Amino acid sequence: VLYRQARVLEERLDYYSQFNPSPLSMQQFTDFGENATNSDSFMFLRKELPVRLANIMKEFNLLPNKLLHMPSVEAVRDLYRQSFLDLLHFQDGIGPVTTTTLDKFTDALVKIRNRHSDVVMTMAQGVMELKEAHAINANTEANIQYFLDRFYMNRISIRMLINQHTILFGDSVNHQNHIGCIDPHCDVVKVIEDSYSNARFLCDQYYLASPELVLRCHNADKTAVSVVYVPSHLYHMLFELFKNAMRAVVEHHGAASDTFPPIDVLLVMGQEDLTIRLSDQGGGIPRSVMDFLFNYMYSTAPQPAVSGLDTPPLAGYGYGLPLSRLYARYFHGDLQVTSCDGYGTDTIIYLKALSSEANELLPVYNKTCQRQYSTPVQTHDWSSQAHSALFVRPFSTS
Ligand SMILES: O=S(=O)(c1ccc(O)cc1O)N1Cc2ccccc2C1
Repeated sequence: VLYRQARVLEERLDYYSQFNPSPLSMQQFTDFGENATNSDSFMFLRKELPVRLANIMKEFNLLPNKLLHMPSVEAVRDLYRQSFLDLLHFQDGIGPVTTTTLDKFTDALVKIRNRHSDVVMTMAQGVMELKEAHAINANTEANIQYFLDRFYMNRISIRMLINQHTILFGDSVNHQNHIGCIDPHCDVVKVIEDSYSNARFLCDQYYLASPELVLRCHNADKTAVSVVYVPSHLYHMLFELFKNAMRAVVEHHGAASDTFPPIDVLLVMGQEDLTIRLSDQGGGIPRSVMDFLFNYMYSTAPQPAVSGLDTPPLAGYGYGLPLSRLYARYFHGDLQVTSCDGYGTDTIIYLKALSSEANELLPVYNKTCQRQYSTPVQTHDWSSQAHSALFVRPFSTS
């Protein structure tokens, strides 16, 4: 039976991976949320979810074998196979779609969401297993960086579709005047203040001190800054950036200092971009270390056995910045970091000001991506004296 199931799985993977994922616009998410029926959503998701799963499952096969066969990576691939098989029970041709079918589908989505809840950590463990088992060359490192950005973006998008369906048509709690997990009038100042105060609470708990927040807003039409967005995504990004900035300021000035320079936040509603800039005076970092901030290989710090009292709450397995950047990029925004070594760091979140421009950004399994895995990293076409980057293993915050 297992052999037959494996054959069916491979054949279905080939079938669904032929289709490109269909990126939804914020407009479609909100229109769908307001007008679609449970059955409409079912008819869309029973095809789109297997397509998105199959696209990334096929890309796993392009990974370097040494990563592919790490125990944690094998475990994640098994989760994806199981969830893909679960969804095959609902594909076209199963006969009439009854309310029972719809209820079973929603239950299956909840089961899949729970099954995959620890995948980010498990993949990070896979990277750690690889680092401990093999020497990693530049090509492998580039392929891991490329894959994990696409893998985590694919996961963000699948969880977004599942959350919309379960909130709109399942038992998940629904915020009044939200459409699924989207707030059509997301109050950006409120999310900035909430994420700051929660990061500050952690900072006070650990360092017994924390920097103040100075918030300035610019909006041409003088109204409050609001945007059609997923508040939990914006909160996730801001919470991460505030934790980094607070840790930098307190550690740079010494926890015993009775005053700290504040974290300055500038919020601007432009014509095209909604910009949130955090500026800290935490001493900054040199350009030679900057790239490590978003690097999965170097941000994977060996996890202390148990994060107890001695583990700074702001330090984790270190994927906070790369994941936050993916959340920003998911709806065609971005997250950038600019530092002045010896002074401090600016981190900028760019969101689309117009919901008509906020579309999903999805990885696609195609010839271009396959070439990416076989093309060696850029060989140098500029010459210079060798220079030694101060090999400071950068801080890893959660
Ligand atoms: O690299 S950083 O400039 C830095 C990086 C990201 C960010 O969001 C804010 C930052 O400030 N910075 C993090 C950190 C931690 C402990 C001690 C000193 C520093 C300096």
